[in-house]
Amino acid sequence: MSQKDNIYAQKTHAIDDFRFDDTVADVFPDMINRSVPGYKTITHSAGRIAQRYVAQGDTLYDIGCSLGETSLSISRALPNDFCHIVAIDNAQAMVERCKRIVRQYALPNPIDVVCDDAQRINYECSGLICLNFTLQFIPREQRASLLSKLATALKPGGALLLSEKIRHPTQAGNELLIDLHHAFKRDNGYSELEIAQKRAAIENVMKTDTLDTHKQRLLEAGFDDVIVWYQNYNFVSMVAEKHR
Ligand SMILES: C[S@@+](CC[C@H](N)C(=O)[O-])C[C@H]1O[C@@H](n2cnc3c(N)ncnc32)[C@H](O)[C@@H]1O
Ligand SMILES: O=C(O)C(=O)C[C@]1(C(=O)O)C=C[C@@H](O)C=C1
Repeated sequence: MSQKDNIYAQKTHAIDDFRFDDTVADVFPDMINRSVPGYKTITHSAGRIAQRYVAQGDTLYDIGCSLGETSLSISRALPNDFCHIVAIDNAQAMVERCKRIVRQYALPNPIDVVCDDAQRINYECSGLICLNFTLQFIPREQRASLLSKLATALKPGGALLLSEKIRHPTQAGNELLIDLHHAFKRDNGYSELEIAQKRAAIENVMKTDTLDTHKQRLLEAGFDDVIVWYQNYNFVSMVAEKHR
């Protein structure tokens, strides 16, 4: 059962950089549902998207799986014994809990939970790879090489599901999206102090790119088409297809 996220409720003088530690992992479902507009729609749709791109016998990857929400959705959306899902996260706190969660269910398709860095995995030939709000935490200078590695691992006809918080290229437009997102957080019970302190905590560790930067980088990495299938304020989800 997820606890309520009140990590930033008390005034703190020196805000530490945000980390996916035990404190965050304990409240993660509550935090992400109250912080990311459309999170449930996106994780649910991951299953629908998998139905389109995954073939029998495929290995799928869920990179930055946290507590496994995306992997669980995909496992349940596909026929029994159809595919094998590898869920990867480099935060021990997430991996421990994710393994426990996955063990609770009799799943139609198995999920292996692995504690490792996205950059260190030898990706096997795959039909679908998910980066659901993970690329934004990977240093900017490493993003292109990871995406090239993933494009190489995907089969022709396969796809990458990439969800990200984005930055709008104009200052006024960006402020509009940020204000709307903060109103969403306020409506979900976060105080001004919580919103401000969380913003300060993620500032140095979560670097957002514009949608154009994402599209350009995906095309340069070897993807053939980038389809934005969902946007809610500054949160976007794309399917990047590999055709050849
Ligand atoms: C916002 S959460 C992702 C949420 C999750 N995909 C979901 O759908 O519920 C970002 C996750 O990425 C993981 N992460 C960040 N950098 C990583 C890396 N280099 N390799 C693997 N996992 C990483 C974090 O530990 C964290 O659990
Ligand atoms: O932008 C914010 O305020 C967020 O809280 C976003 C975000 C994310 O996009 O991953 C950041 C960290 C947490 O994992 C949950 C949500």
